[in-house]
Amino acid sequence: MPRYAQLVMGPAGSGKSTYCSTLIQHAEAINRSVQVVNLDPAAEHFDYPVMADIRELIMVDDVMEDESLRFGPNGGLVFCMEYFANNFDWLEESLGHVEDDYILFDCPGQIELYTHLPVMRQLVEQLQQWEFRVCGVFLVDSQFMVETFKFISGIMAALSAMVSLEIPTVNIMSKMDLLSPKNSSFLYVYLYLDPDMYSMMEDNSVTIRSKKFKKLTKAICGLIDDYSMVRFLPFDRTDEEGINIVLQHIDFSIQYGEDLEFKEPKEPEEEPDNTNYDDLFQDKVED
Ligand SMILES: Nc1nc2c(ncn2[C@@H]2O[C@H](COP(=O)(O)OP(=O)(O)OP(=O)(O)O)[C@@H](O)[C@H]2O)c(=O)[nH]1
Ligand SMILES: [Mg+2]
Repeated sequence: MPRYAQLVMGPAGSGKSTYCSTLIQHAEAINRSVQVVNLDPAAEHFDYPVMADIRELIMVDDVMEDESLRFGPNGGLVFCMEYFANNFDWLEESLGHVEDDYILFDCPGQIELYTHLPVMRQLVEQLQQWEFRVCGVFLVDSQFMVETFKFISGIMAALSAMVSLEIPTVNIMSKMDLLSPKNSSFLYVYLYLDPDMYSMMEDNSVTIRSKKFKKLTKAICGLIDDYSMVRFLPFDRTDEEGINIVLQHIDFSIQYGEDLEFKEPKEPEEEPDNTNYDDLFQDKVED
């Protein structure tokens, strides 16, 4: 039986831990078993029950206080993650093996983990060896998606994760509940969900002032658009239907449920043989 995992990634404060706790509540409501593993050694509070917590293995504070290491918060986190990568047996022990596991990994927000450091890729490879089908979930805060240049930066971050991890990835625009239709940025954010990069460049060319960089930005936009590389799904934690759609996209990308038992569809109620369709049609016309 395959096992399933979501690697919940994204910049600091983009809503990863909130996404995990929202999904746990949603899963409970629909009677599905989903667990969370905290992989952030600097996490201070989250409001979901954890299956495993990396802080049992190593904590950033301990690393920073260590006289021989003398790391700051970012270096400390990188050290912790490298230590984690050398001790995957801790994770194996903590995960155990339950049939049909579905686990969310709440990752740290340091963007370098998804751009050039090897730790996350090593984790993906390890999970795959343990028969996990892994989907990347990359969150970008909708509050920043109000200007083209911020949007392009967000896309580049999501792309870095896709390129470096080589797993199916679902990109999510988080905190949509904070946008109100009265807000001028509301429309912008909706345009950004499935963007037409070429027209976006034209419409917002005022914000991109440098001629030299405009050419480069245009080339990047063209590449993204031509290959339809990035799309975003809106995530509003107050909208159950929306959460379900996000979950369906992710499930589809890792083929969750394909091994579940097939249920026979209900037989449609039989129509009486003597239905006279001409009569029905006649009634409609007379109305
Ligand atoms: N209204 C609203 N607030 C949110 C949402 N998601 C996150 N927040 C708020 O944004 C802040 C950061 O959320 P977290 O879930 O801790 O973000 P994170 O990505 O886990 O942060 P780090 O682990 O520090 O990188 C908190 O104050 C949350 O309450 C959301 O969907 N709606
Ligand atoms: Mg967090």
